[in-house]
Amino acid sequence: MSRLRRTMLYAPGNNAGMVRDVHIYGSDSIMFDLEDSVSVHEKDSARFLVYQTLRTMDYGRKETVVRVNGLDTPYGLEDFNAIVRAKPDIIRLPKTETPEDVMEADRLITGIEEEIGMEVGTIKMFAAIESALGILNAYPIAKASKRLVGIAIGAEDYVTDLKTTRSKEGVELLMARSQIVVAARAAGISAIDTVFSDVDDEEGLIRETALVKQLGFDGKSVINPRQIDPVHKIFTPGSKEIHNALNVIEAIKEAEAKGSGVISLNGKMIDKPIVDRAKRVLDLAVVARAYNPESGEVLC
Ligand SMILES: CC(=O)SCCNC(=O)CCNC(=O)[C@H](O)C(C)(C)COP(=O)(O)OP(=O)(O)OC[C@H]1O[C@@H](n2cnc3c(N)ncnc32)[C@H](O)[C@@H]1OP(=O)(O)O
Ligand SMILES: O=C([O-])CC(=O)C(=O)O
Ligand SMILES: [Mg+2]
Repeated sequence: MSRLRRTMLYAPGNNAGMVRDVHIYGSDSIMFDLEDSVSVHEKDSARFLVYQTLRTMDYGRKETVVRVNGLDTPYGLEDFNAIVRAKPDIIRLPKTETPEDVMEADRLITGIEEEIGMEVGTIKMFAAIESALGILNAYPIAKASKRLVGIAIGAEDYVTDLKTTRSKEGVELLMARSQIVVAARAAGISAIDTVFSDVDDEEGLIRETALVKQLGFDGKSVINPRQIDPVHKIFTPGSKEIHNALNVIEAIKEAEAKGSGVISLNGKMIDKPIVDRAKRVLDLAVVARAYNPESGEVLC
């Protein structure tokens, strides 16, 4: 069954209040940030706060992620050394440009896991791709380690690297976003879209989220609790979509009983790829608790 990653909520690692509360807002994953939301003067205190928080809090099944600083910065190595020992589910590598960046991080994590007697491979990784070179290397990056469970686009850095800016329509991101989704699908891992930085523009967030869902993303990085519900609404199958998926499954069963792989439903052809999509809708609806397969109840 799929792991839901409709929203991955960032909290700046130096902000004690946000670090304390980030898990209460209902995002699918929480991401403690040690990188760009933390000033160079607070790198050590943020690392210590996130380390202590992960060591003392029980997040149950909520996915915990730490965005570390890159290994090409003065903070990366210390981040890995502390954070692996705090055992988050995932370490998110920022500004990944090559498969070697991923392999280097993988070797480092392996060394620490061995040192502390943790099963090698326990800590998973996400790679954020935030530059032109990274986008061109998206598939080799996505295949670079068994630890990688997803790749994400970081659009603020990406447009800076492209020497452009972000528009509300996102035309400058279209190629990069598609490349991320295609690379993630080819590697069999998650594809996560970037943050929407204008937290007061809910309409803009909804428009952008609908676009990236259509492009094939699994979810979005978010920066504010107010962004969670609108994004979840778009990434969770609704009642109409679930009923349609159930009708597709019923129709194909009928066709198969008659020895056929194709049938018409309300004038539309139903065959294997359409059935596969319907199964994915139901799979997502089950994990999102929008559909109970035992009782057949649609819960939204
Ligand atoms: C380009 C990049 O690298 S993006 C990734 C790094 N950036 C981040 O991590 C930024 C995280 N987000 C934030 O810091 C903030 O949400 C901001 C600066 C964007 C907006 O701040 P505000 O306008 O103060 O937010 P808002 O008024 O909606 O906050 C309401 C409540 O939610 C809390 N909150 C806001 N954002 C978060 C968050 N990301 N995590 C946890 N709690 C949060 C606030 O502390 C506040 O709590 P309170 O009511 O108990 O005081
Ligand atoms: O992960 C994100 O989307 C935020 C980020 O670093 C960027 O946009 O550069
Ligand atoms: Mg960035």
